[in-house]
Amino acid sequence: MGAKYAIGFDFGTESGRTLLIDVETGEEIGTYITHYNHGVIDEIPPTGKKLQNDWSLQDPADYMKVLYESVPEIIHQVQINPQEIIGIGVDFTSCTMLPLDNNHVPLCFNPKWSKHPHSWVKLWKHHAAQQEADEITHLAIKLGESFINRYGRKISSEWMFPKILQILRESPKIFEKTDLFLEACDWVVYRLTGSLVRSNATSGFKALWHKDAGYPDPQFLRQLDERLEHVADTKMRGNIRPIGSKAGELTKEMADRMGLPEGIPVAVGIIDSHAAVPAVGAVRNGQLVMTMGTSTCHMLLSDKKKMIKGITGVVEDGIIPGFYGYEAGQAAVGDIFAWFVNHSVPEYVKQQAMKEGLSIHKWLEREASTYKPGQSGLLALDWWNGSRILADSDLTGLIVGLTLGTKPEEIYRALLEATAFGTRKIIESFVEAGIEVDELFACGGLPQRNELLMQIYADVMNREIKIADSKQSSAYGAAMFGAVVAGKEKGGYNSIFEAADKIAKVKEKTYTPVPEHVKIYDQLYEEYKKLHNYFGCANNTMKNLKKLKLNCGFR
Ligand SMILES: Nc1ncnc2c1ncn2[C@@H]1O[C@H](COP(=O)(O)OP(=O)(O)O)[C@@H](O)[C@H]1O
Ligand SMILES: O=C(CO)[C@H](O)[C@H](O)COP(=O)(O)O
Repeated sequence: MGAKYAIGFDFGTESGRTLLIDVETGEEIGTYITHYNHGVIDEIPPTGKKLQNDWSLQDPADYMKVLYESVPEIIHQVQINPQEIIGIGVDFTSCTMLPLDNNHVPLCFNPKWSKHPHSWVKLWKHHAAQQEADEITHLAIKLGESFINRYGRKISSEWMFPKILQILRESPKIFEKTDLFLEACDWVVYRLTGSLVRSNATSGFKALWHKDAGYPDPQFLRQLDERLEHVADTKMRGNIRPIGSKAGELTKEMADRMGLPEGIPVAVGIIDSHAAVPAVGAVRNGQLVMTMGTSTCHMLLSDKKKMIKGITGVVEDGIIPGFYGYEAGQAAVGDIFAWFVNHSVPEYVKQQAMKEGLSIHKWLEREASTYKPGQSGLLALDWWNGSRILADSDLTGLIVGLTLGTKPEEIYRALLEATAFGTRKIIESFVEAGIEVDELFACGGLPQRNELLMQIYADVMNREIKIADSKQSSAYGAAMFGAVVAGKEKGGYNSIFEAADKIAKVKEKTYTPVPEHVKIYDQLYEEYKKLHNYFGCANNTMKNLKKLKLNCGFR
């Protein structure tokens, strides 16, 4: 059999990344980034009306552009025979959802509805349904609903039901005209295949669905709002299929538009950060993958089911079939470093970095690496965007130990360390709950960019850290799922386990803990925990400051 290829589509926040891989060797043959024409929409296109700050919408036409533009471009670049492409996988940000009409066409495509903001795609980071999310959390706790325990006892405003409830409350007409609310990942798969298949991953992590219990029951939904009583059977209907299975095959219409042969199998859609898990070969019990970028997502595979406070969620078969997939996270990581670089670096640092031809990050990293752990006398709390593990977005950042002699690079180092302590706290909460964490992997933009950061993580965790060997781990993982649904006879794989054994990729260089650093970081971590417990639970200064700020008219 000659070379065979698979395509992975990674639909991000600003662009879609398309990757073509050689299924047998894992070689990344071709890649293309399609920038969304409309990016993140903050005003309604036909009216130009400005949306409120916490709104984030998208245009589904941009997703189609990714499909139509990138595939012919890659095929042209690498000159392969499209007949040799045997499978397609799709990953997407989540919960990114949209309302569809009776013909499964996005409501926002209809000029009659497009001026209504609620007819557009709500991006994962649309945070305007916070009130609805809180309502769902409170009602579920009050009624003793067991589903809330799977989500660390807190429902996120990013998820499907808060978003639906917001639409219902603010635009009942759009709710009424919606035949289906669908995750964007499932809509793209539907457009590719013509099959309406929902992913068990997006349904499980973002739509409160469980493989035995289904969605929250109608009585619960009725108490939330009587118009929601039957929403699970009506507007949320659809065949929910497990990741790793085939959703359908490429239709003739789409094949023609993308320059591909008809009938290529397409995998059930997956969540973008989760797609990186098989890409690094994490397909076994106790393996934890950190996707480190602006924020960090921690994905852990386990054969044990535990309800853990402060995690984002646990879904059986939700990340890799056969395992309980746990997701936890830190709401800001790279964003904290970005804050420091953009708002707190003195002019001399900028000048010096420019003179040496370095980015400010690189300059600070170099200077910070001349310090030993503990040498700066600083300790920080990583709560610049709230704390996910304490499920409290009103908590804020903190640096202790500043003196007249403190240098910018010392603060930068304290911020890197703070995010490492935050990750250690997440790992410890898994371990304390009885879930083993045996092996750590890192992917995303940060591990490629900052060596000091990764060494600090290895030292703080006292564990070796393996680094993804692809700049496009999510697209790579999606392509692996494409190869799996193609199956062995067509040159693909029988399972994601087989694919991971053959073509998962980590760099040869790993980060290993330095024993002297570990000792000091153990001491610093004890102090971090004291600050965490005090400011997170015992002291309300952060909340009082926030209240004062709000009373003064700032958001
Ligand atoms: N050298 C660096 N060291 C630490 N952080 C960096 C460095 N370069 C960029 N960043 C931060 O990395 C983040 C972007 O990470 P990336 O993985 O590319 O993005 P995303 O999370 O959007 O996928 C930004 O918050 C940026 O401030
Ligand atoms: O909710 C998520 C995973 O459950 C992701 O954070 C969301 O999809 C956006 O991810 P990214 O910023 O890496 O594109």
